[in-house]
Amino acid sequence: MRVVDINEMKEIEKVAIEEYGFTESLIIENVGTRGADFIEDSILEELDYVGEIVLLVGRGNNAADGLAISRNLVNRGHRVRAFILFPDDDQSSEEQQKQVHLAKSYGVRINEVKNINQVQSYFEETQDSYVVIDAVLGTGFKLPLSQYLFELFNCVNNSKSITIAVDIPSGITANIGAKSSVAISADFTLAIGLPKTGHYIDEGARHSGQVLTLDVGFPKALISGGDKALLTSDVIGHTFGARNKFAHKNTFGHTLVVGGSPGLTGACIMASNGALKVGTGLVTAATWKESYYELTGRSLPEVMTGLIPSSAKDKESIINELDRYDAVVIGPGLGVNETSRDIVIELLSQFAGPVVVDADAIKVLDLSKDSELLHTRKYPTIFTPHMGEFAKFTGASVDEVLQRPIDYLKEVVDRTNSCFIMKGPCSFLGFPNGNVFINYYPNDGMATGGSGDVLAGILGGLLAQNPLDRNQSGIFMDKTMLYQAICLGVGAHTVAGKIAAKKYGVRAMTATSIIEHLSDAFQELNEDDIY
Ligand SMILES: NC(=O)C1=CN([C@@H]2O[C@H](COP(=O)(O)OP(=O)(O)OC[C@H]3O[C@@H](n4cnc5c(N)ncnc54)[C@H](O)[C@@H]3O)[C@@H](O)[C@H]2O)[C@@H](O)CC1
Ligand SMILES: Nc1ncnc2c1ncn2[C@@H]1O[C@H](COP(=O)(O)OP(=O)(O)O)[C@@H](O)[C@H]1O
Ligand SMILES: [K+]
Repeated sequence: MRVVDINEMKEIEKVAIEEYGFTESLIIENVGTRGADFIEDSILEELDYVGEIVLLVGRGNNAADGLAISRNLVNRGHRVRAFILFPDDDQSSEEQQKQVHLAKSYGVRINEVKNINQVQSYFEETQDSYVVIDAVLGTGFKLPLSQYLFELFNCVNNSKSITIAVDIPSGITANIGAKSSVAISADFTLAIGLPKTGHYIDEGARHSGQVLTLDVGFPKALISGGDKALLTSDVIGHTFGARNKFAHKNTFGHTLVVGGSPGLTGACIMASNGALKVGTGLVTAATWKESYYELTGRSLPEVMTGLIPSSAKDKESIINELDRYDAVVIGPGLGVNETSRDIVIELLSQFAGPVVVDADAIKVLDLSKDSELLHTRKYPTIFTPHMGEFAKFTGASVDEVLQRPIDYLKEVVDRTNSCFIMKGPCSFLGFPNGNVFINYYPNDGMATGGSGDVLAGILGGLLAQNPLDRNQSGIFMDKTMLYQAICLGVGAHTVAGKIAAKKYGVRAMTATSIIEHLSDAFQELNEDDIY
């Protein structure tokens, strides 16, 4: 599913109207019927008792959409009370005014709000659980918020209602998901036509609840394509890594995981185990001399072990035999110091294959210093930073990155010609072909030490299983295959986390339980509609 910013949405609307002859009224009419279908089938059906549905009406087309939905709900036998929040001003859009008129004729009860107390006392007096439709502000919202709306939104948020936002929760900006003092906290958001970037960023993600997209009839040619999409099963696809029953272990590649300083060998082990459980033929974990026995004492017997040289110049160890490996993961528990930096640079320069750069390996690099090395590297480089690591790498602050994650992501991908997975409750995947995928599956069970190490291992394991002949075609010269492997890795990690949370609960699940459920995740990924 494509995701758009406001300019892209406006462009789609403009072309639909000017070139296809679609009209604004048709859009609103479709929002009305589709929105009412959804609210009736998915929300009202589940409730034991449906009292009066409350509609909060602003001035623009977002309000027009909400009114059209309400009119359809009344037509199906439900009761709706609309609070017109700005009854006396002349700023209401033409469509809003038309829809107020229509709603009135269809039997929506209209309350013109002169004073916020009117709404507050209504909410206080209504003891039933009720449904609120938020059609105050949509994509036309501009910061800041008035005191009047501040009080209104607090009143809604403090009630026990089920809140459905039309297009975007009021008070959230549609591009970057920013809010001012307060925004409507929705349980569901009905995205009109396509989801907006603001649904998945920062406060926008926290306030949108479950985002459902209403098909309002825009021509398919206009709503497909674009450079941003949700990571869903159709994107992940099932083509990557087709297996061959007659294969031998070398067919499925050899992953080298480099990391694990004293006290942090677990990170290296979890990454190695992650690589092992995605079908890699062989996995080697390499660590420093000082942590070697700690590592061997804790790793699985299937994992081979090796040594990181004590300096990049010392060619005695893994650096000397990089040809044996098909993919490298570097960073989990590696330690942040000059020697680590030397090793990371050496590996990136010497290894002729895909490298997953994670955790401490990201921390020892620096965009301004290292972009040239990264940009000229001939083989795929995949960075897996969380927000803090991403910000440090770029020299920006976490707050700056949080506010414009997609812009930052695209810029860094461009400057390094590398793939980036900016990790968090919502992860953003950026590829050098300009595409961005949004992996939106909040699961607080994943916020546990080691879950990132597991992801790095999964990616390294999948990237080693290169179906192309390395000598003939060059590793992953077919970039589509590379991007598919990364999407599959992120998808499998997310689904395994979802299953682990179901089995153990979000408190008791650990990073190891993500690895344990990779097998179920791959099975689920072969079915449709996983997300
Ligand atoms: N052509 C259409 O009918 C379409 C309608 N859509 C709907 O229309 C919405 C966008 O419509 P509009 O552009 O009219 O924008 P809005 O419905 O968001 O409203 C803009 C109005 O709100 C006021 N406003 C902005 N910031 C405010 C603030 N801080 N405090 C108080 N008032 C404020 C503005 O002065 C303006 O009058 C979308 O969110 C969606 O719901 C779109 O989804 C797609 C196409
Ligand atoms: N609330 C959350 N919802 C969904 N996924 C999450 C959440 N918190 C963390 N994750 C995922 O868990 C992983 C954490 O990685 P990272 O921060 O590197 O942890 P660690 O360093 O402990 O391994 C990432 O893949 C991230 O997307
Ligand atoms: K809204």
